[in-house]
Amino acid sequence: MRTDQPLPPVGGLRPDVHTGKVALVTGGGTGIGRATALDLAAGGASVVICGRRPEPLAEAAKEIEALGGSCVTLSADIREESHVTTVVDRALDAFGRIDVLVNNAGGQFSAPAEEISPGGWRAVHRLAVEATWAMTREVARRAMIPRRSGAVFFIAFSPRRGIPGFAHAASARAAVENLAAGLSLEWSRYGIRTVCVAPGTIATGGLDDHYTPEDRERWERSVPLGRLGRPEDVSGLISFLASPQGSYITGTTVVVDGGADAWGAGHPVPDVPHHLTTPDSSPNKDNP
Ligand SMILES: CCC/C=C/C(=O)SCCNC(=O)CCNC(=O)[C@H](O)C(C)(C)COP(=O)([O-])OP(=O)([O-])OC[C@H]1O[C@@H](n2cnc3c(N)ncnc32)[C@H](O)[C@@H]1OP(=O)([O-])[O-]
Ligand SMILES: NC(=O)C1=CN([C@@H]2O[C@H](COP(=O)(O)OP(=O)(O)OC[C@H]3O[C@@H](n4cnc5c(N)ncnc54)[C@H](OP(=O)(O)O)[C@@H]3O)[C@@H](O)[C@H]2O)C=CC1
Repeated sequence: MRTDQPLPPVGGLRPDVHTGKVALVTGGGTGIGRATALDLAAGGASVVICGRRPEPLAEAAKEIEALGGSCVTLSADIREESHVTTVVDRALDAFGRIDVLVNNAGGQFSAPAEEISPGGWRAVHRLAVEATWAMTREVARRAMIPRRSGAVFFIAFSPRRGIPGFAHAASARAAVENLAAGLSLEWSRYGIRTVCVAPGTIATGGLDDHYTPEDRERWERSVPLGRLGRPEDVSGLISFLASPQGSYITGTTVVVDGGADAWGAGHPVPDVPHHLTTPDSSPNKDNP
């Protein structure tokens, strides 16, 4: 079943729920980031979106402007610290404040753990953890701590305990989950909330481009609600969490996955050689 039919933005929130706020969404030109930028803009926020490719950013900006929203786009690779600074400069020049940061940019490749090279590991962690921290720190220091308010979102994965083929990526997302929790201990005193959102498998162009239909079917089979998620399932949650209705939520992870985390990626369990499943037949049993 294709699940990428757009939902109406904002859901049950008031249409002016984010009026006067400014939101920065990394990777806001596509998929979950684009849906989030649209949802926040539909609630009245001015939006800044960045990503490496200008074309999807321009498309998303057009959609936001068609809703009557304001959008600034920036072509930037957030793994470069100078680009992070430029993004925040431009956001502050354009709108004078940043109230909501959505650390959405991320990506990985699927590979057996033992085949992930040190460079491949580093590439994934550099984007998911280091670039996310660089952006968070820059926004907090320059825009949120001075105003004593803000909401920062991090994107993790569900299932949360590990995903076959994703050793690098799932461990990186565990780091950002912990970051959201730890920052809430330090930044609540500044009125900054830090929340991690852990989507299950969401039907986006990124998923179509980088994974096979077989991957998709396998993931779909592991979802108790019986379908993959839609970008709007995630963006609606972020819009809620960014709103006054979400103002008592911080330092935690909210899972939006159709029940996949409850089920786990481990059914059926991966193939294991027979000699490992019966202790008596272990080749090393007489010679431990
Ligand atoms: C439930 C969760 C479901 C989640 C779904 C989604 O997230 S959907 C969203 C889906 N969207 C996305 O995932 C976004 C698309 N993904 C990406 O853009 C990349 O995966 C990236 C994030 C690593 C980009 O990093 P980059 O531009 O820096 O990449 P680079 O080319 O410069 O290579 C750097 C290192 O990585 C290595 N390497 C690369 N590919 C493979 C491979 N297939 N195999 C093995 N290794 C690979 C490469 O060899 C090199 O290591 P070396 O040789 O130096 O040891
Ligand atoms: N789809 C899914 O099932 C799930 C996705 N996620 C995560 O949610 C986020 C969004 O995923 P999704 O919408 O599916 O996929 P996309 O591939 O569409 O989104 C990734 C976005 O990040 C941007 N991006 C990637 N690298 C950089 C970089 N170095 N600097 C700036 N921007 C960058 C991309 O733009 P550009 O390439 O132009 O730079 C793109 O807009 C990702 O972090 C993903 O890992 C989490 C759980 C499940």
